[in-house]
Amino acid sequence: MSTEQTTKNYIRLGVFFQGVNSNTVWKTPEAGSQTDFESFRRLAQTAERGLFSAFFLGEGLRLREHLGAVHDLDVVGRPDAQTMLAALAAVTTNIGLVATQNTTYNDPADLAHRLASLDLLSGGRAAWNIVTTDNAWTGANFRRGGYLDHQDRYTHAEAFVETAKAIWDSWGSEDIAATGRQASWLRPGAATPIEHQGAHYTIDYTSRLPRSAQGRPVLFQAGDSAEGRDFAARQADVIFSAHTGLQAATDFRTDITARTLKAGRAASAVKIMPGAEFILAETPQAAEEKRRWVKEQQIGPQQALAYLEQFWGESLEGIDPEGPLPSFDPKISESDVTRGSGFQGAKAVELTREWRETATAQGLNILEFVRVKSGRSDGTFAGSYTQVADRLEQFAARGVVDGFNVTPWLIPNGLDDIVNHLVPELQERGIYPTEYSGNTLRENLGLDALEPATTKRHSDKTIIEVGA
Ligand SMILES: Cc1cc2nc3c(=O)[nH]c(=O)nc-3n(C[C@H](O)[C@H](O)[C@H](O)COP(=O)(O)O)c2cc1C
Repeated sequence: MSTEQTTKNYIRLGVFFQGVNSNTVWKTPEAGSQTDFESFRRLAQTAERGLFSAFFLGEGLRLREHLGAVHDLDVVGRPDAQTMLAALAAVTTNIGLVATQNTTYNDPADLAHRLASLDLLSGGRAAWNIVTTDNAWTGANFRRGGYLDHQDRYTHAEAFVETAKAIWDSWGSEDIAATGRQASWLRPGAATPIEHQGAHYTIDYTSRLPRSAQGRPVLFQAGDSAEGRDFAARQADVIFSAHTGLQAATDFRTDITARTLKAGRAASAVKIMPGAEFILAETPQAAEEKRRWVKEQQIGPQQALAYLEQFWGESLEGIDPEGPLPSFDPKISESDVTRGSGFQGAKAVELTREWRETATAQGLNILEFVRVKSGRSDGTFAGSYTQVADRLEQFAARGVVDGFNVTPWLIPNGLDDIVNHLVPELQERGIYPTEYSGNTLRENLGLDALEPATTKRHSDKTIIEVGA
């Protein structure tokens, strides 16, 4: 086990594969299938070869919709995250397995059990990326509907996570007999019932599983509002942020540190790993050519118009993608919510007028403008291996992030050049691990070990009062 890991600002890497997305390039011969286990096996094993901390799956419970129909430009069809991660646990050894699961539509006892199962089966490599989900139409999937207002979503999430943590902490790993040769399977009085009576549900549950090798699943969080950030400061081990640029990441770290200290936790208790895209080549020129090609593949004429339609709130069929932005204002009203983009209509007119001015001033047609606009220039590391390593070294020197969640633009081979070229360069500079620190995700993220049981055990029941 390495001892140097605690003393350096490492840049750790995870790989993030979304539930639905439009960033992955599928129309190229090297692209694999998004439904085939082979793609995921290849990707996860490559990540593990590159000592990635985590293999991370996003979640989309309902296909995105656009102008009243399924948004058929998205890549969809990925099998269920937990099923996929359980299968990957069998073909990997060290890499963490992170499942995005929302609190709004799950039940705490059920989800806690499923995540604990993954954690046990993988030898302490599971994590839960906690999301609250920001749209009402996903609720139509469920018997109870159950969409909540923004504020309520986080109150609910807090009660949910406190309950899940109590469930995971209610057994010691020593509480269960490993074989049937003892008088009973369970140590008498071992499994403490968890009772929660709150605004959203009433639960009286006795956990069915002992603690895992890492105590309980690591908690990731993704959600960027003030409430989301405070929630992360109280509950998360890792934040999956959208603040990738050096300045944005610095500001985000400052903000999260203040919130974490206010929540009574050490600043180092919350790691930050923004999402990022890497487009790499041997030379700066080759990387720039590749970047252009990737952007062209990601945003073609259909994607460009669909992007604008989200803001104009109507079909732009017939408008030339190689011509100027529409000369008319959006008709979208304040109450409209474009499904899947999260964008609300209130500022559409103001915003699109600004865009029109910018595009005209810079001489950009629709296609070019949307490529620039949605190109996540902040979130893209494009350049030669050395150039990108230089940039990452700046992040490591400032200590503003603990790593990045790579969103590969090509599946399943999109990590190859990172693992083969960038990782060795970072290792040489001493800013990337040279081995896995241990067997659990908690160890491999440099997180402190948990106390044996963090929940105070009462004589007969553990009462969770958060959100009551
Ligand atoms: C980087 C990032 C990744 C996210 N990934 C998912 C996801 O995979 N599935 C999902 O339902 N929501 C996802 N969300 C959305 C959150 O669930 C949350 O609903 C949304 O950000 C609104 O909360 P907020 O107002 O606190 O940001 C993500 C959010 C962020 C910032």
